[in-house]
Amino acid sequence: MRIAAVDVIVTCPGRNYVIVKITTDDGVVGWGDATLNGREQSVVAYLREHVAPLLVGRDATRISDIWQYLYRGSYWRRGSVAATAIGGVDIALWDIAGKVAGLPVYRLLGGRARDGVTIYGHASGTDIDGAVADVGDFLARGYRAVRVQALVPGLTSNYGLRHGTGLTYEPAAGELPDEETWDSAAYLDFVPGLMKRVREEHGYGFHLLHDVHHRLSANEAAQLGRSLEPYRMFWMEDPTPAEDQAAFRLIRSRTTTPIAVGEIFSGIWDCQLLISERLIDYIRVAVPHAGGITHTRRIWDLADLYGVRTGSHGPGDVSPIGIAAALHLDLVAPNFGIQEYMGHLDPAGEVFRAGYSYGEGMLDLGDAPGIGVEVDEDAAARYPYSPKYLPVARLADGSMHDW
Ligand SMILES: O=C(O)[C@@H](O)[C@H](O)[C@H](O)CO
Ligand SMILES: [Mg+2]
Repeated sequence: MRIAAVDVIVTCPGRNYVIVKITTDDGVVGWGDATLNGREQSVVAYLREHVAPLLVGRDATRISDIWQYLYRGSYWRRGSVAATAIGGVDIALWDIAGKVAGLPVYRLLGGRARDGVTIYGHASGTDIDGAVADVGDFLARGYRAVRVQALVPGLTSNYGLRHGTGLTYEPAAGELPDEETWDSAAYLDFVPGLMKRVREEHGYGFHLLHDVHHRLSANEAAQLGRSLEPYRMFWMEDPTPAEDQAAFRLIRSRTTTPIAVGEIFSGIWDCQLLISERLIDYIRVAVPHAGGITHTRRIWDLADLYGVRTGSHGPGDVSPIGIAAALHLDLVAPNFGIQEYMGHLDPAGEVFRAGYSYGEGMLDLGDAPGIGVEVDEDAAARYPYSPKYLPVARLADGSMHDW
């Protein structure tokens, strides 16, 4: 079974997605997700110009070799653009493998280790009362885990505020990046009171999460972790810019609040120290951005060795194909922790026919062979690429800060 064609589709049903379509010489089609929010077209060029010509004619069953060929063979290793391009190809090849076998990918990976995948949703508010009420809405829908973010007093907007009333939202909205302001001191003063109110109103019978979005110094993160200890957080996410893995030694030594990191990592080397020194509790790599199923599985296996569990990144900028790829691994992994899920904007449902379903705070996959998500190419063509960027953040004096 040889690869006959590698095509790349870019579509914007509310936000941009990069879809890899691999067709074999006997007509089997596999779909992969190679979406990199705000840098989509660089992955498209990487795939079209440099990857597709290398793959045509290769044996589509040699998934592991193709991964190594694209990673080692490029000479220039690492980086999100390359990892996402390889990830998209890898997911598509697993889709083909499942379709040929007539089995869902999780059966090829060893079969179910659990009945379903526990997810967390994104609650938020423009003040504490609104955020507390929103957490209640998620609990009423059956969610067993909820992330909560709220507008920090004194700021006009900040990361993680959902617009509208649906479960989802898209923060990459501007044709150029919106500029937001940030104030770490105001944030550190505010967040403990938010979590206190959430626990007072809703109790401790669910998992409570919070995303710091890479904004604090290591010492500030330690302060935050300590101040949140009474509220028994499931995790505090991305407390500092995580290029500096060693900074987590300081955070870890000063707080017992669990730590989750890794949504912008592109491979195992980005988290080798974090995992092997047990500096984190959850590894958050996204399957498409960490080289696909083949490589994410290796990261998760390393994590299992050190008692680190999984918390796969699942925002709206991971397409339903990428979410489904994560769900296959989630069902199988011995060290599964939780899966992020914030759904997708309605038009995405016209492009992606996803086979996973929601019930009582969990997602589950059916028995569809392969990854279990099909793409309607006519619908995709109705939503052409449209430039969209995540915001950026500056301090009051105009300095750039992490968004
Ligand atoms: O944990 C999350 O879902 C976020 O950090 C988003 O992935 C990020 O803001 C890009 O949309
Ligand atoms: Mg995050």
